[in-house]
Amino acid sequence: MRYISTRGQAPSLSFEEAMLSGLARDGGLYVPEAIPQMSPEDIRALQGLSYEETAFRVMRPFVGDTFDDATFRDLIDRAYADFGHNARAPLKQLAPNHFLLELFHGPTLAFKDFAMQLIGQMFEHVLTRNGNRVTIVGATSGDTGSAAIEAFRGLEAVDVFILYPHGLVSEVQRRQMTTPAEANVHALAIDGHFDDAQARLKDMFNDFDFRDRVRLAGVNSINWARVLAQVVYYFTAAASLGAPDRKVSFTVPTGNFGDIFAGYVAKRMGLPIDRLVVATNQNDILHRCLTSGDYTKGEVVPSISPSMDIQVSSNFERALFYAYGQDGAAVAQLMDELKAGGFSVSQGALQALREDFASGRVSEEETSAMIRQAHATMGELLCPHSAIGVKVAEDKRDPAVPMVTLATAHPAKFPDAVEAASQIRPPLPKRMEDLYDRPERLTRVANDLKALETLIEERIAP
Ligand SMILES: Cc1ncc(COP(=O)(O)O)c(C=O)c1O
Ligand SMILES: N[C@@H](CCOP(=O)(O)O)C(=O)O
Repeated sequence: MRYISTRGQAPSLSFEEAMLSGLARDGGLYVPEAIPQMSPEDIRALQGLSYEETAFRVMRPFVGDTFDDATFRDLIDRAYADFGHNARAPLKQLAPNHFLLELFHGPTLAFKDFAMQLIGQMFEHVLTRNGNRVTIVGATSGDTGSAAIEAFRGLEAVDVFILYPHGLVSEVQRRQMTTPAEANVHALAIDGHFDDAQARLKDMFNDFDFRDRVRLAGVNSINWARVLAQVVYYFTAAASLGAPDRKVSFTVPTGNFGDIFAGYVAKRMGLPIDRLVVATNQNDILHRCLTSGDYTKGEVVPSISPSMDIQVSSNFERALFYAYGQDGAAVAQLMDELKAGGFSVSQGALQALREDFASGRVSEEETSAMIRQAHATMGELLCPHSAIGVKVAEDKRDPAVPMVTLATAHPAKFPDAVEAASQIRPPLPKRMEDLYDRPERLTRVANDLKALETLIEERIAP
């Protein structure tokens, strides 16, 4: 299995190389040269299996010879051992033919743990085998950062630097990033939005001298391994609802387009997915684009669903690559136009996108109302991101097709917004109930590439 860049100019890589390198050297994102297929029999055989066994069967064809089967199984088992639910990703019925996929039972209470816990295991295994060390730099609007820190804290072969927008993440998210005491963890509060943090991260990858000097690695969904691990729960959910003999739709609270792109990969592998519905908050570039074809950057407006306050959606590039018939030059041209402010998707590509994706946008008031309503009528206390998903799903779904909405975070990560909407303050789970008492450690940084690179090089363990 080889991985190629969405911009067509970087050399193809193995799974291990793609996982360790992050962004392709032409600025693009890695995707598999060909997407492995699962037959209806393969999918039917998943019914009733454990999450771990499904994960092995779904991901195995993508990893090539990076791991032998026994090692890969072992890494998967370790990754999910600490999850707080035996099913790992349990499915709950909200209404007739509407289900909630709870993705918040991992150690940091968000869906990011599904991929990050596994990537932590895979990095540790590969770096120990190769005797290398790496510098991980990540950009976060709150959840990727806490999940990455949890997965990599204390690892000998890794320094982990997380850039988060100062003042724009929830207090729980910030404390999850700033309270770990391990010396290899560095929480950096940048002046700017998530888009600024992600742009500086990509600038670091494109500064080849710096990238090679520090052995830069990425664990955002830039990294193919992140997307891959997220493909699994589409299979577990659909199989438990009757796939391959019944089609299922998914609604996904969306920002950087990594989670929903994983659903698209599942569909291309053969999972019978009817619609993949993008649910956005007021930062709605994806909804605007899928509605009109116009992908013009707007100003980020902070919301009560801060993890989705994103206007440059990194993985949309991967969707465009397929919508443009895997034409790397066309994607590179669009990304050049994006630097100048935006682009228009061609009619053909827009039609291709609409064959798989629908979308909806939810305002701040509607988000709060949905939190309230879901609690009152469905008995479910939702985080604001999940509430956006449920609202769009309820508005858009075909009652004849089972709809699965992804619950991407635990309500206790956003207690202020949840309490303001529902009058209920969700408590933190027991294992992190002293989070507010732990000392914090963070560094304020300017939104400046050179300043960031200097700080990172100074901090890296000799
Ligand atoms: C809680 C939550 N919901 C939804 C999203 C959006 O997911 P994605 O960026 O994969 O589109 C994020 C951020 O990634 C998140 O942290
Ligand atoms: N919402 C994310 C933003 C980064 O997304 P990623 O999937 O590319 O890591 C966050 O919580 O940080």
